[in-house]
Amino acid sequence: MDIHIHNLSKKFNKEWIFKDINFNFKRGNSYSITGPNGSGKSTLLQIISGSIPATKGTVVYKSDQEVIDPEYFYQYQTQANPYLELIEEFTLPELLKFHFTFKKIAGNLSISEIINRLYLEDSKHKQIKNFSSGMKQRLKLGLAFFSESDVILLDEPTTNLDALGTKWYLNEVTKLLENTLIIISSNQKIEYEFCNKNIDLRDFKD
Ligand SMILES: Nc1ncnc2c1ncn2[C@@H]1O[C@H](COP(=O)(O)OP(=O)(O)OP(=O)(O)O)[C@@H](O)[C@H]1O
Repeated sequence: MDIHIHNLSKKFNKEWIFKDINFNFKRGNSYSITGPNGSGKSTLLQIISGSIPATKGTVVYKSDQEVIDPEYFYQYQTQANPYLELIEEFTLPELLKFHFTFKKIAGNLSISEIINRLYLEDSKHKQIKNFSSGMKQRLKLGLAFFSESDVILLDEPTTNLDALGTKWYLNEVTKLLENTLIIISSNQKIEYEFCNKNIDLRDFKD
């Protein structure tokens, strides 16, 4: 999967957040989107994911040189971000089973293997609402990492993770680099320093 963005611009109310971004995201690469607070990192990621529209410009998704209808891009992507809602009434196995009715599990893992890989076996009988914020974040990342997917979009991926959780994140995300297009919006160098390309949104300020 490649993603081509052309003259992409976003305005909220009367303020241009960024203007005329031209950039190609290519499979097998990992990209960080950086810039100061309020520069539009999350906004750009949400436009790429198709969650919000651009004010101007286009996003074109291509799989094996074929253009994908933006309506179907959701089938190719997974996301982990602060605004993603988990279904809090579910226990962990219930949530995983529900999620994986919509997405294929990567690498033939079973639900219990995924729970082990998340280091959440001790909490599998708790409802998600009783998870700590770091456990919820690990779960969000795991839903993205263990789903078969061409593109992974991560917004502030180490939010609420402790040092061990950050190490776990780095270990899991770097296993996916070869076959997946990874785009990370971030202020924390540790969570994106393995990326081989960068967009700095200071270059696209009005
Ligand atoms: N729905 C919205 N309506 C109006 N303004 C918005 C909306 N969403 C974001 N903004 C504004 O757009 C700008 C960019 O926000 P965004 O969250 O994309 O920045 P960011 O670079 O991710 O910031 P941070 O580093 O603080 O997470 C900010 O000025 C924000 O107030």
